[in-house]
Amino acid sequence: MSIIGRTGQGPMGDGNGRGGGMANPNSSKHGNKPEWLQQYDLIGKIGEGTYGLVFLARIKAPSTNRGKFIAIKKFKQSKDGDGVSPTAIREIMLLREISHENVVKLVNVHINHADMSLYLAFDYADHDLYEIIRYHRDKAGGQPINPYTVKSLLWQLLNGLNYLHSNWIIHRDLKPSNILVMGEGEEQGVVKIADFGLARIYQAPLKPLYENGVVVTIWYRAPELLLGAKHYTSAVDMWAVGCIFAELITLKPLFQGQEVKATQNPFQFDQLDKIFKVLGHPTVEKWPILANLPHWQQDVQHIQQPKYETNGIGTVVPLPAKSAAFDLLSKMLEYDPRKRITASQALEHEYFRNEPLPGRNALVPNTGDRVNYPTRPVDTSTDIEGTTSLQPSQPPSSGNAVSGNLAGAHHAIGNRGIPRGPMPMVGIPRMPGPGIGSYGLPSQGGIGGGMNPNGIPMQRGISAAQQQQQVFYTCIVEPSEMFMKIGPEVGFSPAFTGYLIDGRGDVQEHGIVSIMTSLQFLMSNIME
Ligand SMILES: Nc1ncnc2c1ncn2[C@@H]1O[C@H](COP(=O)(O)OP(=O)(O)OP(=O)(O)O)[C@@H](O)[C@H]1O
Repeated sequence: MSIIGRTGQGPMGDGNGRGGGMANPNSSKHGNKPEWLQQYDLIGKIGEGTYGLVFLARIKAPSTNRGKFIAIKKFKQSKDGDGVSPTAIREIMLLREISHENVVKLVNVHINHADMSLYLAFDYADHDLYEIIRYHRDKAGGQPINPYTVKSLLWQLLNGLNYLHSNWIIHRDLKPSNILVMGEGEEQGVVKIADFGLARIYQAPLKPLYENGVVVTIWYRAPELLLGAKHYTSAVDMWAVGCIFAELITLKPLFQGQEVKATQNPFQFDQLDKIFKVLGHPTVEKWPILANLPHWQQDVQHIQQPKYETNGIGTVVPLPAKSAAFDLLSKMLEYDPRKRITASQALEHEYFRNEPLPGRNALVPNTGDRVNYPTRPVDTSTDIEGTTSLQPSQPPSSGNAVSGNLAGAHHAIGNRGIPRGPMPMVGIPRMPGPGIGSYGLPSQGGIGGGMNPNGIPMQRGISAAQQQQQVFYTCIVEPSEMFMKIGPEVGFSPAFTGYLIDGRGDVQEHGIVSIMTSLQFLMSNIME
C-alpha cells in the first residue's frame, strides 16, 4: 500500500511514468478526450447495464500490454452528480486485489477529474453465458449445450467462487451475463466470473443485504433473501449457481419471476411463487429458521397459503433422478442455506468425477463437437460519452489475436442505493507539504500554501486557465476511516485512509491521506 504524503515513498511517480508531474488531466493535446484515455484505442460500445456503458478498447504502445483488448466500463453519474463515493472506490480496490484464473482481472481504474466520472478497465472476454445460452436457444434451434461444455463451465465457475468464498467475498449478483468465457487464444474456453460491483468482504456481524437496495438479480436470488433474511452467507451464490446450472441444461431461466422494480423491499412474491411451484413450499421441519424470516410471518396469506402439487426439480430439468447431475443440482437448490452445498463441496462432487471429465477449455470438447460462438457485436458509432460518433474502427476478429495475453475480464461496480456518508469526497489541488518534493512534483504555480482557497467540497470543472497551471491531485477520503495517527512523520494528528487520483486520472493506491489534506478535510467538516 502506498502511503500518501510521507517523505521518501509514494505513488506520485510510480515508476510507470504515471503520477507525479503528469500533465493537466483535463487539457489534452488530443481534443476533448481525457488524458487517461490516450493510452487506449477506443473501438466501440459492447454493452449497457444498470450502472453504465461498456466499451471495447485496445492498449496502445508503449505499454507492455500493447495490443491487448480490454473492456472499459463507464459508470453513470449518480443522480446527485457528486462523483465517486468512497464505497465504490473501496469496492474497486477490493477488485484489484483479486487474482484467480476464474475471476476477471481489473486492469486499471480511471477517473475524469472534470466530473469525477469513473471508468474501470477489465480484461476483455469474447463470450458470456447469457450469449452462449441464447445462441443455443435462438440460433441453434434449441440444440443443447455439449455435456462436456456444461460440466467444464460449471466446474470453473465453482472454482472461481470457491476462491472468492475462501477469501470472504460473496458475489451476490451471479447471473449468466456476469460469467464471461474467453475466446480464442491461450485462455480459450476459460471462465471468468465478473461484476463484483456489489460484492463486499463479509464479516460478522453480517449486514442486511437490502440495506444497499435490491442487489441480487431476481431470477437467481436465493429464497432466504426473498423472504427478507437479514443475515446472508455465501450460500446465496450457490443458489444462483444452481439456477445457472439448470439454465445451461434447459436453455431457459429456471425461476423466471416478475420483478417488482425500484423497491427496497426484498420480498418478491412472484419469484417465490415460481420457486414454490417447482420445489414445493419450504417447511419449518426442514428449514428451522424459516419461521423467523420476516416475510414468512408477515405475508402468511401470500406465502404459506397456496398449496402446490409438485414433483420437484426433475419436472423442469430433464435429468434422471438417480444421476450425479441431479443430485448436485438438488443440493444447490436446497432451501436451508446451512444445508446447501458449498462451492468447495461441489467441486468434490461425483458429477465432476464421472465422464466426461471437466476441462480448462470449456468450448472445445475432445469429441470435436465444437461450436463457434459469435463474438460480441461492437457498436462503433458510440463514443465514450455514450453519444457522439467515433471514427469507424476494426472490431476484434473472432480469432482474437491477443486473447492469449488475457488474464481475465471484468464487470460492474455499482453503488445503487448505497448510503453515502457525509462529505465523502475531497477534491483539492495538492498542497506543497511535507514530503511532496521527494515525489518530484513540479511546483504548483498560483496555488500557494495554506488552505484550499475554494473550500474543500469536490472541485469540478476548473477553468482552462487554472488547468494550464495546476497539477491536480484529488483525494477521496473515507470519513468512516478517520483515526489519529501517531508517528515520527506526522506527530499526533488526524489522518484518514483514502485514495489518490493522479494528474492523468489513474487511481492510485489506497493509503493514508497527508496531514495537510486531513486537516483541510477536517476544517471543511467543521465549517459545514
Ligand atoms: N470484461 C468484459 N469483457 C467483455 N464483455 C464484457 C465485459 N464486462 C462486461 N461485458 C459485457 O457488457 C455487457 C454489459 O455489462 P454490464 O455488467 O454493464 O451489465 P449486465 O451485467 O448486462 O447488467 P447489470 O448491470 O444489470 O448487472 C454484458 O453483455 C457483459 O457481458
